[in-house]
Amino acid sequence: MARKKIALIGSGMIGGTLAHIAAREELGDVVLFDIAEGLPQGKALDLAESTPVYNASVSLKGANDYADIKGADVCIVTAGVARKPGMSRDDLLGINLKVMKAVGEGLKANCPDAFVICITNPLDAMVWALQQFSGFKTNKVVGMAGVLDSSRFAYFLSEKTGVSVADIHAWTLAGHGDDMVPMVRHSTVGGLPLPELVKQGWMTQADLDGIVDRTRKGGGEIVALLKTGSAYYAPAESAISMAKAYLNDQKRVLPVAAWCQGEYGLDGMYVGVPAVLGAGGAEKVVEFDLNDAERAMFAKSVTSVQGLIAACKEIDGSLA
Ligand SMILES: NC(=O)C1=CN([C@@H]2O[C@H](COP(=O)(O)OP(=O)(O)OC[C@H]3O[C@@H](n4cnc5c(N)ncnc54)[C@H](O)[C@@H]3O)[C@@H](O)[C@H]2O)C=CC1
Ligand SMILES: O=C([O-])CC(=O)C(=O)O
Repeated sequence: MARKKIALIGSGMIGGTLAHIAAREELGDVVLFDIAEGLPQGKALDLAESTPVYNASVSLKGANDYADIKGADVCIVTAGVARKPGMSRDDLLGINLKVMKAVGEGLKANCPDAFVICITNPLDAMVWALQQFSGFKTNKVVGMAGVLDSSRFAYFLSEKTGVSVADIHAWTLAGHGDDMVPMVRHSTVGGLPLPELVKQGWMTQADLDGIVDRTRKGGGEIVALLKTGSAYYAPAESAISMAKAYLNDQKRVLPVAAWCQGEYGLDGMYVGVPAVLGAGGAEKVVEFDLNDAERAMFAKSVTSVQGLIAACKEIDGSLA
């Protein structure tokens, strides 16, 4: 069987990290694409020169021409701009929407059968725009945010309880913004739902509230520390777990920005929900039972995402 082809659209901090992990894990041959000349070629060559050290039998190529991604099986999109301190993710909408248009056209012309993972922010609106511009089936286009947000949630819980991250299952729902919904009742440490941990004295309610708040603001915490851009190691690992679920038909249930039509009462939009990822892409949305408070938080976040989609439609009339 021929090797799979992984196209990385955007070769900046996340794109380069994705290429590194994809090569080390021999997910397939990697094409790094970017509009900046020399950047994808330089990263591809540097990485290719590392493959003999760990014996990875894959090729890496840098490209400025979409023709080079022809036939890609998976495309991970990080093209665009990242925020700096003082900015919100939503401030990136205007500039990154134009980028999604160019990327959508490039994907449509060159790899119409690919599974597409969008990472570019503001995530839920950009994955929507990318699906619209590419015209791909909604199950083949997903957004990466929930794996990252829930990984942050799990890490903070591990730090607090001392329990291995391997025994923590944390979930977040809704849009990738500060009003995302960490699912306290559905997340577990060693099988115990978080409210039970508080009851048993593992942590106080105030500790748990602090962890929820830190999770919501996790992206901004890294931006404030780095000062020149945003997180890239955890986002890249998160997207790779999604690509592997597709490539290996793992049927993993991962929190992703998936198309909801009916699920969670939504009428055709992308938002963060758990979904089964396998060879069919996002094969099924998993519906958590939400109580009134959770439903209200979810609705608030959905309203923010809908506002961003309306803004996209205003900027680009072809989306209306
Ligand atoms: N969904 C999520 O959870 C996360 C999303 N992000 C977002 O991911 C995006 C990428 O982040 P980084 O890799 O750190 O940024 P970066 O600035 O390091 O890389 C972006 C790359 O995109 C390229 N680019 C710009 N316009 C392009 C176009 N039209 N076609 C192809 N390439 C183009 C740039 O030349 C640059 O190399 C940002 O929008 C950031 O906000 C970042 C972290 C987490
Ligand atoms: O915060 C940002 O701008 C990048 C991002 O989405 C994250 O790290 O969650």
